[in-house]
Amino acid sequence: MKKILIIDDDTFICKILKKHLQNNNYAAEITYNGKTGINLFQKDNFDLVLCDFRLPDISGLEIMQKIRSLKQDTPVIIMTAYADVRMAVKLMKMGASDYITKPIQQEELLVLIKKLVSEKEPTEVKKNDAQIYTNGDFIIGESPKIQHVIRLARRVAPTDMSVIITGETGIGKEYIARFIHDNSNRKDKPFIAIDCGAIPKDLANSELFGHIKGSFTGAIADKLGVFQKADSGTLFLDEIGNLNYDIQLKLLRAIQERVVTRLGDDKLKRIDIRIIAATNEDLTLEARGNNFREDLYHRLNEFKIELPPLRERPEDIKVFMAHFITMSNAELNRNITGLVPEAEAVLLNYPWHGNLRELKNILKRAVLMAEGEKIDISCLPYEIIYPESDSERETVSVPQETKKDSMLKNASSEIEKKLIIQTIQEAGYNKSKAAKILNIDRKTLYNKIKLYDIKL
Ligand SMILES: Nc1ncnc2c1ncn2[C@@H]1O[C@H](COP(=O)(O)OP(=O)(O)OP(=O)(O)O)[C@@H](O)[C@H]1O
Repeated sequence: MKKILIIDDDTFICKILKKHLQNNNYAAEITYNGKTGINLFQKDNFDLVLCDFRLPDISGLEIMQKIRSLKQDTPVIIMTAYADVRMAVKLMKMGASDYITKPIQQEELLVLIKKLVSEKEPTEVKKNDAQIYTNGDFIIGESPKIQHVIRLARRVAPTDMSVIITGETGIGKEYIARFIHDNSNRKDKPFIAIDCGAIPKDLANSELFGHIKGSFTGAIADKLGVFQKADSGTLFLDEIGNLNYDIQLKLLRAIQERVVTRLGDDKLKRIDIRIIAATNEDLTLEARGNNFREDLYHRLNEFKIELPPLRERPEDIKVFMAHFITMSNAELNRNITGLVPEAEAVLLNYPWHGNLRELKNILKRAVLMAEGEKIDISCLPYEIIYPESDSERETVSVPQETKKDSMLKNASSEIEKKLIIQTIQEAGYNKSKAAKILNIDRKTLYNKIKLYDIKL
């Protein structure tokens, strides 16, 4: 039975909603203030949170952000008075799943809950007669390389082995980590992802292991670290190579001894978590260069999964193109049916150094720009149509004797070139319009296009 947490200071509304949800086969729990709501959410597994926008202690926004940081994919519906609808829409942009205005129409609420909870329901994908459980928008490509990755991920999923996932940026390391979690015995427990590259160095200790109030300036309240938040579930440490040496040691101890201590606390807390780490660096090299602890590397590397770059598996580019167009259609309320053959050829030949993330962004932009039913070349940015070659991507080394003034000249020409390309694209490839925006005459624009060898 799906479980719903209701947070509202209006006791009457809470009771009515609880009864109504129970009558419709949902379990519901109520609380009248935000802090208790967050505590309950941390302790129990809720499938959805229904939260009032104005609460006496903390705002609906803070609650939503907290819930997002604890469990990214639990839907949150904001309940709001009609006058606050603009704010509710803003909250949706910031991560709320939906909003509903008061007085609440119970049937409307039920439809919304059903939609959000079933969207979250694991989708069963039949492949090779075996069942694979995936959450949300996860798809599997068709290339033999990705099929091999999925086979490895399924094999390791039900064990408690630590896994290292390697691969270029945007290739789907976090998605594979989530896939492993969803196919493990811990699937109903938290999956917590943390980007080690994004934590400021001086906060890493507290983010990972937590702290108690007053343990350092700025520690105004007790805080749980991700190790405790992920207790009994899976902790995904992204960009693991970015942790400093001292934290690496503490991490190693936590994994080996299965206990953590919060900053400023001397009590040991038992934890039961599975670690999945990801990196786009070669950690063996980092370990050799003493940048990464070798003992930690071996502890994490009980099982390794390497995700091959997208450009090495063209079959998958096709699958993901269709998938991202469908997703963008839904998101942007459009009805694009595909790509014209020339545009498809461009995407199949592009090197995709930003991998799936880059492909998704380009297609979302193209779906938005498309004027007809299909995406054509004019919907694609210049740099995708004319990609830099790999040798151009290498940093150009400036000879010692190069004078600073010519460097400056080159730099400003480069900026001018980029600005012209961007403006022409934004003007829908209409050069007269682009010249007007740039405040130059058409002839000057044509001269510059020639000078910079801009191909459009
Ligand atoms: N299997 C998949 N199915 C659907 N979409 C995917 C899949 N894998 C990746 N994506 C898309 O690509 C994006 C990037 O994936 P993800 O964040 O997992 O990459 P990453 O390798 O962890 O990136 P980084 O190196 O920057 O941390 C996701 O936001 C998602 O949109």
